[in-house]
Amino acid sequence: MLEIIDLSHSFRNGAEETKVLDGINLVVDKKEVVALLGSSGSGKSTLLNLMAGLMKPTKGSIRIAGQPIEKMNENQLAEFRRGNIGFIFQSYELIPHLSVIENVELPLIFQGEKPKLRKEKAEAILSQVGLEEKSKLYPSQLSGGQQQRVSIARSLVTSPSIVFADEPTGNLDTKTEEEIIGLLLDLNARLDITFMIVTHEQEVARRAERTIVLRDGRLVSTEESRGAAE
Ligand SMILES: Nc1ncnc2c1ncn2[C@@H]1O[C@H](COP(=O)(O)OP(=O)(O)OP(=O)(O)O)[C@@H](O)[C@H]1O
Repeated sequence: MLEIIDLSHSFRNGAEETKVLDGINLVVDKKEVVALLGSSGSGKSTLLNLMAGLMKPTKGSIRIAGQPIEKMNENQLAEFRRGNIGFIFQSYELIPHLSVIENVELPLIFQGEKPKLRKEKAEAILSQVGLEEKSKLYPSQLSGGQQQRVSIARSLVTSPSIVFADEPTGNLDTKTEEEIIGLLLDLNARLDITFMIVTHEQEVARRAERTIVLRDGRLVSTEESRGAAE
């Protein structure tokens, strides 16, 4: 599903070059749930942004469904991302003047989907995240957990094969965090989607199938958690 081969990334600031990721290798199978841990500044967001095709790596390859995304030009990448990749942000990134259902329909508009089908798909995924009753409300009328559910629905409405989540529960209280993680695991089981979740929370890591840890830009350990017990 996802294969990372000898991936390195540096940021250049004037004459100074800082290596943030150094020789990362990783294989994630279809339908796996992987938690990506590491202290602040270890390179988690950088790795996630590279895997999601939001940035180009300095060196190495990132293959999603067999396709090396670093070789794609901007247009190819945009099209590939629209069809294959979902992204969930810590701060939800919903559009405030659009209703819940309009937010969820947005990626389908970019795909050129017909209005009737758009609405049907958005309604179906909103019911999967338990928000069918809230479709006409606006983001400001929802709780943080509900807003994150909308953003999860938006990331899934195009039926991506992999969803990247950057600290999806970082702004939520413990109870809501548990609900959101439960929802992601449930969606993973129901919809055959691979999830890669960046987190600071041990609880998220505990419930994922596998945790990987970044330290100073290197993948220092991978361990089986939930998967090993099954
Ligand atoms: N655009 C950039 N230009 C220069 N340096 C950057 C840039 N983005 C990130 N960095 C540096 O790369 C390193 C890794 O940052 P990154 O955001 O990937 O870490 P992180 O593990 O996600 O941290 P956090 O948990 O605090 O979000 C940091 O030292 C950061 O300062």
